[in-house]
Amino acid sequence: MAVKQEELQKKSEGHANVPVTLHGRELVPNQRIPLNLDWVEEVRVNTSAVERRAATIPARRSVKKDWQAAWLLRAIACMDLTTLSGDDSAERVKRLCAKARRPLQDHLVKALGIEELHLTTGAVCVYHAFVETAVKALEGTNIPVAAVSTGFPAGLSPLAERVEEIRRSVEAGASEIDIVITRAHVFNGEWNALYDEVAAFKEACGQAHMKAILGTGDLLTLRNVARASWVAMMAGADFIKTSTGKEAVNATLPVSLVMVRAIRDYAERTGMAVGFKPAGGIKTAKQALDWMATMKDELGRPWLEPTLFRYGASSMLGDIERQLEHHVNGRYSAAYRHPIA
Ligand SMILES: O=C[C@H](O)COP(=O)(O)O
Repeated sequence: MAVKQEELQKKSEGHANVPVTLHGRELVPNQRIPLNLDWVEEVRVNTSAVERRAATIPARRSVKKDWQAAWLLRAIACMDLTTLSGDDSAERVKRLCAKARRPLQDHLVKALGIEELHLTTGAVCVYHAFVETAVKALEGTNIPVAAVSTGFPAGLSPLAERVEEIRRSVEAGASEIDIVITRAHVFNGEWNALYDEVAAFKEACGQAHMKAILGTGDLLTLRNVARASWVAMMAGADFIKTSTGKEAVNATLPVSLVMVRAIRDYAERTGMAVGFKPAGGIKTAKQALDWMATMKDELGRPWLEPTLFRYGASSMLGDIERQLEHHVNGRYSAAYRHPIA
């Protein structure tokens, strides 16, 4: 198939230097503000309306052809390419970093005509033990290393140890830290404790960007998801993230709708922009498009940039490559040809 290469390159380019706006108002990056318990108590979620709306997202006509290819390239740029397994090794992390540097095979980059994009993933996400390996393997690139921290995935080790773990990961070179909250603070309504915990984590991050994982599959109700989102944002989270990938239920569209609407309402109230990271169980190119459509509909174009949107995914890249291969030559390649991610 003939690819309109210049067009595709143009469609795929980001808006990295364009100011972040919502309804025409320019926003600034988030920073901690005092806990406002009225805002937390005021939160209401109409669960059946959210579920109905979420169900319409995958059913809608998706973007097609060059536009679809461009969105999938954007999905790669917004991906935290992740390995978080008990059998992780330095070799696996090095292979993952090589993939992050060059997420698409050369023949695809050439056929798509996107050499000038210098496409990479948004970050590489690993356990603390592999931060140094990843930093070294990504030398000479701008790809950040994200570390899952604070007793990931349960977050139940002593607070001082969790804070120390963040410091160690930052010292080792992680510029992004994915923290996990104490879920019991949410279902017990301990909002002050949750706020203090997230604020302490943020302080330990220093200049590193902090993504607050809510573990939404553990939070029982969508209202709890919304209230936890508000508290994490007031405590200074740069991103809010759905899941660790280890809960029984991970990223879903209803949970994501609730979180991105909390981000929108928070931005309207405070003038500050918080990013969003759905993570866990997102495996297909079609899912990537569903989430991008959600971001664009609910928050607008600025939330399709890696500065404000990331997927946490260990296995989605392979399916995106297969879809792009189909876009280029009309055939799907076998999954075994995309062994990494
Ligand atoms: O934060 C990232 C998640 O752990 C990735 O989950 P996944 O392995 O289901 O893609």
